[in-house]
Amino acid sequence: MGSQDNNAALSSNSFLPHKSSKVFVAGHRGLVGAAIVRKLTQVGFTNLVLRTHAELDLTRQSDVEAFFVSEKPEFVIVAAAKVGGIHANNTYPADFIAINLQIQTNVIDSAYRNGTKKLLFLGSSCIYPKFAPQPIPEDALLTGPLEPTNEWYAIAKIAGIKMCQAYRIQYKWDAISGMPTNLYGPYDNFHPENSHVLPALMRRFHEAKVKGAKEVVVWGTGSPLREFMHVDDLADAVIFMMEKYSGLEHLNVGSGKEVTIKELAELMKEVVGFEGDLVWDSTKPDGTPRKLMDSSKLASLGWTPKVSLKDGLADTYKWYLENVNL
Ligand SMILES: NC(=O)C1=CN([C@@H]2O[C@H](COP(=O)(O)OP(=O)(O)OC[C@H]3O[C@@H](n4cnc5c(N)ncnc54)[C@H](OP(=O)(O)O)[C@@H]3O)[C@@H](O)[C@H]2O)C=CC1
Ligand SMILES: C[C@H]1O[C@H](OP(=O)(O)OP(=O)(O)OC[C@H]2O[C@@H](n3cnc4c(=O)[nH]c(N)nc43)[C@H](O)[C@@H]2O)[C@@H](O)[C@@H](O)C1=O
Repeated sequence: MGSQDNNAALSSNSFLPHKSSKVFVAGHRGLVGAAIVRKLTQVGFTNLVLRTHAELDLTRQSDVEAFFVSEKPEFVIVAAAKVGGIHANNTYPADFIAINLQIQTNVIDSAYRNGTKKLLFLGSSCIYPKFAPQPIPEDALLTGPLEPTNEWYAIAKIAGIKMCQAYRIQYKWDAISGMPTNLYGPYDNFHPENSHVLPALMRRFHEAKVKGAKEVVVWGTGSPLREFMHVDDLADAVIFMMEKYSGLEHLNVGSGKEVTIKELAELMKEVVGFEGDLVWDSTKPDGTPRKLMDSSKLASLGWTPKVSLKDGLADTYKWYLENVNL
């Protein structure tokens, strides 16, 4: 970022010592937002401001402005977004670009205008070019064409990063961005078509086991590689970044471990206890062949993930059995 890097110009907005500060977690009932609320509560924050989608539609600019004028949160974490897996991204491109641009633009601008001290925006590893070098460093952004199945979502997320950077540069405002890898855990979306691969397979294997089915259909060829991280690790990283990071560049947040979709399916089969066969539906898209992120910048600041994929899957399946499969 060269001469535009204004890190030094920013005063540090220390986060953790101020447990009674007002913190707005946008999207607190989703996979990520719920994990951030759990973590904030666990470390002692007492003044969280939360609104459901029904209470505050973040695509509505005047409602978002009125909320910020009245609540004036000191810290904001943007975990509200239109989110989905490869099928949803491919099927609803207008929703993925429009809703995400609206939510993030409204929240970032209103937060700045109403005195928020620090804001963290969450993007996704899909911002990088389809054939980025692996592991993908932060500076691979905007160096090549995007993966077509999620370019609409990726463009919105890139705009979010750039908006945080622009407000930093022009207003010396402490807006930062984190780019998580593929996440999973409690409160994930288990929709059969619109979810991400991990919750989709958990549900499909579970239902097949219960019905005594002989086979389960898995999309694509099984060869794409994905890096998965438990959402509790992401929540820990979010709080770490709120406390320690104040820079122009977005930071990758990954587990550093990748598996093929075939390996994930085999592991899921074992965790769920399904004993039938896997059948591959190669009419479904594979998406990007590989997207392992280089998260060494965050590691160099002192953060590392803790949850292994095997433990994370077992924990999530336990949650699924207790909460979804009623
Ligand atoms: N899941 C993943 O694998 C990854 C997620 N991320 C990022 O993390 C963030 C959160 O994702 P995740 O938790 O998985 O998504 P979820 O779909 O689980 O949660 C999103 C939340 O945003 C809320 N929301 C959506 N639209 C609106 C709106 N118009 N007004 C108010 N609230 C709204 C949803 O409420 P409701 O359900 O009621 O609409 C929901 O609570 C996103 O920015 C995403 O890009 C990044 C990388 C990977
Ligand atoms: C986080 C990230 O998530 C999305 O990208 P993605 O990583 O391609 O997401 P996915 O989890 O949906 O698929 C991963 C792989 O898994 C295969 N696959 C097998 N069987 C099922 C299946 O049953 N469902 C799904 N969804 N995929 C399946 C699928 O064919 C693909 O090869 C972005 O759109 C964007 O939202 C984003 O940023």
